[in-house]
Amino acid sequence: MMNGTHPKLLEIRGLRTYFKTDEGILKAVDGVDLDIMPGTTVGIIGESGCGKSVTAQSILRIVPPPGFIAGGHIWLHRKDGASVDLAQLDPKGPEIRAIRGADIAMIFQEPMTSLSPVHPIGDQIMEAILLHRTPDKREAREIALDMLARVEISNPVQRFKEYPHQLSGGMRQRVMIAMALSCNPSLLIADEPTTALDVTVQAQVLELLKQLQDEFGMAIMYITHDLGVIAEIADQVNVMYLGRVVERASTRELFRNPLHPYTRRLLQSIPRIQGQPRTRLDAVEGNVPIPLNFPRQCGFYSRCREALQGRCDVSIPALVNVGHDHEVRCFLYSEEEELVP
Ligand SMILES: Nc1ncnc2c1ncn2[C@@H]1O[C@H](COP(=O)(O)OP(=O)(O)OP(=O)(O)O)[C@@H](O)[C@H]1O
Repeated sequence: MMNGTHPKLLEIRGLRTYFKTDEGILKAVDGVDLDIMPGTTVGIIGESGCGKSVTAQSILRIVPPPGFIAGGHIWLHRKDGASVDLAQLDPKGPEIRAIRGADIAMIFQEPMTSLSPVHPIGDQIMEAILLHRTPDKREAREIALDMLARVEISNPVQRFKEYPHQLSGGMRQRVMIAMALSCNPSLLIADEPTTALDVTVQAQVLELLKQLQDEFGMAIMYITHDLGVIAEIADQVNVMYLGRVVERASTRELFRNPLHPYTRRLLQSIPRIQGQPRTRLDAVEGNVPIPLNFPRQCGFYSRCREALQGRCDVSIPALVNVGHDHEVRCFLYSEEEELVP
């Protein structure tokens, strides 16, 4: 599917997002390249602290202070053919405000991040529609009711008047999805939206997202630490570690042929016993280091069982295509080094 004149929807190049701290510069995202094609689902996976959320926040320019974009580009190729570098926009300016919610919407683990407890849910969905889609209140109400029905909320007219606390967790997620999709965005960023839900409701919400994607045609950037969820929903997976993408492939290829030692350990951490809850990714022993005054070496070196002394501890591997549209950042597969500025 083509998106206007450009085949890509989002094109991230060399993104660096840093936080100024008392101890120095924390490099949360340190050179991420990522493409999202229209209508596809791109998964981002990695343990807590790998930079998944900060990547998403960078796209929408909602990185909290003292965070800032230190370098790189985030090209959004819009439906009208115009391209805009989100990294260059004023985070408080009118351009990014017009893009948030309209071109790019985001859903979170906790629906109350985007829902207000003091307003009926119908009014909240309507507000987004009035802001981005139509000034006509009657039409906005119709769209809001239609969206509630599409996310399979029964009796939308009654629910319209209810407050978030009157709904179950799964229902609140559906309302947040309705709100996010009410302006027909070309990209939906989903940051762990099903993590807090029980397994059955989680499966229903994933099913709903897939169904809505077929209907609305939006691309989805799905952030999670749950490999089972990624297998379920993503076309392509990006494995992140310490602010960088360390492996990228189609979901099928990644699960069949994981190459990076980190990815292989993540895959081993899924229990094989049916019916048991999936473990979190912290099943890989050790922790993600804090990217503060980090030495020039592979980020995974300290936890890697296959590290090459004198190689992985003194230089950073580049992300290299090793065939089958499969990229990996590891000296076990390529000698190529990352040329860090
Ligand atoms: N507001 C902030 N101030 C300072 N450092 C931050 C801030 N937000 C994130 N970081 C740091 O940036 C790095 C990346 O964090 P990020 O939240 O993107 O990780 P993540 O992979 O999304 O993890 P999680 O699954 O826990 O959200 C971490 O080292 C984290 O401590």
